[in-house]
Amino acid sequence: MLKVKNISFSYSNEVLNNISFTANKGDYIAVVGESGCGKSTLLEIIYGLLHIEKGTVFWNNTKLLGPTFNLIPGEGFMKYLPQDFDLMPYITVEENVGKNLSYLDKNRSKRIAELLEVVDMSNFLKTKVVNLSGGQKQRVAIAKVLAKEPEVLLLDEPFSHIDNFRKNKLRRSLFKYLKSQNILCIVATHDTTDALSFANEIIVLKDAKIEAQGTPETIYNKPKNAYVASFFNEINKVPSKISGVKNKQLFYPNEIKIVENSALKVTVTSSYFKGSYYLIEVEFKGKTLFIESECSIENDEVVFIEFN
Ligand SMILES: Nc1ncnc2c1ncn2[C@@H]1O[C@H](COP(=O)(O)OP(=O)(O)OP(=O)(O)O)[C@@H](O)[C@H]1O
Repeated sequence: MLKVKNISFSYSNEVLNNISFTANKGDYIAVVGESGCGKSTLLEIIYGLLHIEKGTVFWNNTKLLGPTFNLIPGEGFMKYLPQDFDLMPYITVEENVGKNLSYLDKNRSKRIAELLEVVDMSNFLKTKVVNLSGGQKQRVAIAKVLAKEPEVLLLDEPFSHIDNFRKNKLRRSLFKYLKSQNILCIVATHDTTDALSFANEIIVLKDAKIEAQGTPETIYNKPKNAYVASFFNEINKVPSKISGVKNKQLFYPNEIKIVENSALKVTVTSSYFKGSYYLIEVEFKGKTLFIESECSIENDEVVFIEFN
């Protein structure tokens, strides 16, 4: 079990304040929050690149000592993939992925092939990294951190360079692999799908603290506030006396319906095509609301709405 206990850290400003959570083998924790909220810093502290000013990190009851005590920063049983994935450009994909594997290991080639299959890069075995695209490099970097199977994997925006055509397949393949190997994975991400569809738990950071923590279902369905909800979608803050819905003030666009008639009249200001629906921006008593609709609506058209 990984136990992060009361971690605080500052550069010139406070970046993390009293962060605590636990995670088990095989878990997948998504750390989310606005840019600069401390996601990468948290991963760097857990990995042992940054000195812990206050608090402790334990792995199975062993206290992790950090860079002040370790000659080479970084814990051996963990692997960390930073945003600027570190690969050697002038050697091949095969050599990069095998960097941490012994040449005496009889299974070396088989292992490299297996990992390249997970990230769908089998066809690039003999290609020099310098000749790969950004997304291809990122996939090789993921294979490399998995090579010497870590117990804990820390990934910082692991799919940021991967095209949408491939991203979903890669996510499914990678997270299935990590689960099958019982690897604990902590991912810093801006991507809602990374968090909602795959994580056991989401940690939302804001102003150096944990703003919310829980299963994807809880965090999504009962967001603590507009900041948490806005990670997933546009969010409408409407008091109960207007919506008619008790004990709820935050509404996702799909929780407001356009109806034939109601007491709530709004004016359409924009329609955005979203594939399976249109996101309609409307003006209501000087405020902007976002509503889902099956079809686009002309600007300035007046429609009626109802809150679910
Ligand atoms: N080496 C550094 N020296 C000084 N300040 C730093 C350093 N690294 C990060 N910071 C600051 O610490 C804060 C947290 O940075 P961090 O990279 O952890 O945020 P993040 O949530 O990962 O952001 P992003 O989503 O943009 O990657 C930011 O305000 C950043 O400017």
